[in-house]
Amino acid sequence: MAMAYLAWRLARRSCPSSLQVTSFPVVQLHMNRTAMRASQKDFENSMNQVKLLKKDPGNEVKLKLYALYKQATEGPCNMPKPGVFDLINKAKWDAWNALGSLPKMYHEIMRALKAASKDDSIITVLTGNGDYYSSGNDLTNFTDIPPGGVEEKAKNNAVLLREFVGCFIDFPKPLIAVVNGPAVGISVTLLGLFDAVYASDRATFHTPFSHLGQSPEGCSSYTFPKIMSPAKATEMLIFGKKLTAGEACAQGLVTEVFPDSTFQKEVWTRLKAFAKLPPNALRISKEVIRKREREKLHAVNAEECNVLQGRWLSDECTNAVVNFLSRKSKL
Ligand SMILES: CCCC/C=C\CC(=O)SCCNC(=O)CCNC(=O)[C@H](O)C(C)(C)COP(=O)(O)OP(=O)(O)OC[C@H]1O[C@@H](n2cnc3c(N)ncnc32)[C@H](O)[C@@H]1OP(=O)(O)O
Repeated sequence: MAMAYLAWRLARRSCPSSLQVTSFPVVQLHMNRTAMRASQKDFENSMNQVKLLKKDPGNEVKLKLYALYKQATEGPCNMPKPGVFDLINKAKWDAWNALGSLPKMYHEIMRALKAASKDDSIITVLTGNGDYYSSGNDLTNFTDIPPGGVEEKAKNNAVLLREFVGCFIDFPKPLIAVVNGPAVGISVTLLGLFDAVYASDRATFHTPFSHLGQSPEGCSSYTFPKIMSPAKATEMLIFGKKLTAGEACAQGLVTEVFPDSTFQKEVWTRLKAFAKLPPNALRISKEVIRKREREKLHAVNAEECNVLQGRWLSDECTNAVVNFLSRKSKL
């Protein structure tokens, strides 16, 4: 099947908001592994280039490169903290640990999108694994304070979010969301950048940004008012109104709703038929439809990330996240 298939995995009991990539069928798993090897190789090449520099870039730069290398190849810091007298390993550990645990899930999806944009798949599908589509950003990621402090963490997250959303803006092939259940936060806002959104009648669409002291992202401040009218977008993005699948469809965010009992069968039958269409025609038509908006979308993305960076440092946001995690308030 010529489809790239990504799953927004939601393991309800452990960490429901993890936006992990699960790749299948087997052909896609293979393609993803190949792509990951390729990006690791690129990174190693770059590291070797650094060694050839005539002037030593200094310990700070070298530590940052080390940390980025470890994060890119192994994910968040997974080593026990070295003792205070083990100065070199402690400095390396600090640099790696400072990148936090948030990037991994976003990097995995970015890697999969980048691989899918270059391989011979025809269409790309994002779906959830389990009862939910996605619970959005993992709110526990806001709780740890890295050595660089909260300001640096907010800045790094804003850079990451901008790159992440940028991958969706630039994705060249038809991108389809199969929304199998409730969707929250960034998994909803990104839908405005998809080419088709199919939803089970069990799905709901919720963007509780104000409740969390945060602000819209995923270009939704621009796409949602265009898709569903400014007034309807305001209800969702500012007042946090949760939409049913039927409402989201009536407002243009969802392409079609299916009964949950037949959802998977009906949607995948349709997607398999799409994947038989001529790939160049699909890609070129998408380009014709999307290209006028691309520059604008990148500008919107940059502004949203900039605003969010400030929000993450606000008392409103900190209190809301603490409340959610301590279960005093439930959204
Ligand atoms: C680079 C940064 C980018 C930032 C970009 C995006 C911002 C966003 O995405 S904002 C949106 C964040 N998400 C949420 O606010 C969702 C919050 N969760 C819920 O509303 C509900 O939990 C949900 C509807 C998803 C599920 O409800 P239930 O079926 O009733 O389950 P529980 O509430 O009991 O949850 C089970 C378990 O999961 C934990 N959980 C749920 N969501 C999150 C989350 N987003 N982050 C971290 N943990 C989450 C919840 O606390 C429960 O944990 P335990 O109590 O330990 O079982």
